Amino acid sequence: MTALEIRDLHIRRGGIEVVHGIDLTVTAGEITALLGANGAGKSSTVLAVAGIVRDTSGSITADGSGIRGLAPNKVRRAGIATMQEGHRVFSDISVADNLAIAALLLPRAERAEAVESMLDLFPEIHGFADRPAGSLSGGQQQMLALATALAARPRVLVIDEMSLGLAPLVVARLVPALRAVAEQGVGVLLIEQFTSVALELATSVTVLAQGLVTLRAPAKELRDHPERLAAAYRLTEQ
Ligand SMILES: Nc1ncnc2c1ncn2[C@@H]1O[C@H](COP(=O)(O)OP(=O)(O)OP(=O)(O)O)[C@@H](O)[C@H]1O
Repeated sequence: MTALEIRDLHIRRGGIEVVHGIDLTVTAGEITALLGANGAGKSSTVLAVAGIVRDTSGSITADGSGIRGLAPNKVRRAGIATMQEGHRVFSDISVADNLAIAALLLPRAERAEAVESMLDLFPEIHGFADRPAGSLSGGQQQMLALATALAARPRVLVIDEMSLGLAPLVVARLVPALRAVAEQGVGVLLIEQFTSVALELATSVTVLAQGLVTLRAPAKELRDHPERLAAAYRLTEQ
């Protein structure tokens, strides 16, 4: 089932078009990777989906309803959670309270269970539920950030540069959590500049270069033929 569908999306930043009509589909229960070099248009795409950059045309639909042009809180209510680069937790309050704040989007009767289910999904933070989030290690805080993005049970989770600035060991600990999230039926869009983690996790891959899609392929094919991926990163420069 298609969870998020982008069709012919154009994005302007500061009045200049930087994304020139891209198509992208995120399927429920699968991890899709959006890859590309610096400046390819990945973050602009995330910001447009999240409703933060709104000078756009084309269509963005979540479970069939149009969300392009909606304000960020409406996008969030339509079931799209985004985890941006450098996403932070509230360090002075407890881990459980960070999750409880994120769960406020849910009906009152479902909130406590949502907090519990996130603590169960992330065993590494379970034991620290009552501690201030700021006392957790960097990796655990990243896990809490992911848990807060998931606490309101989104249908789509968009993660911008999960591995940026994180130690490889921390990334390795986030990988099984993301797999579990997808197995629960969430459509995950993983945006990465570097490819190894994304290729390991994703089912399908879309590559952007200079605001255009230059390659769409199953991740397995690109694991076997990395030269195709490298060529797609450079495509529009040739
Ligand atoms: N606020 C802005 N105003 C004008 N142009 C911008 C703005 N932000 C980004 N751009 C331009 O938009 C293009 C796409 O940038 P974007 O950040 O989406 O790429 P990216 O693929 O996410 O790269 P990175 O990995 O470096 O974040 C670039 O040419 C960039 O210079």
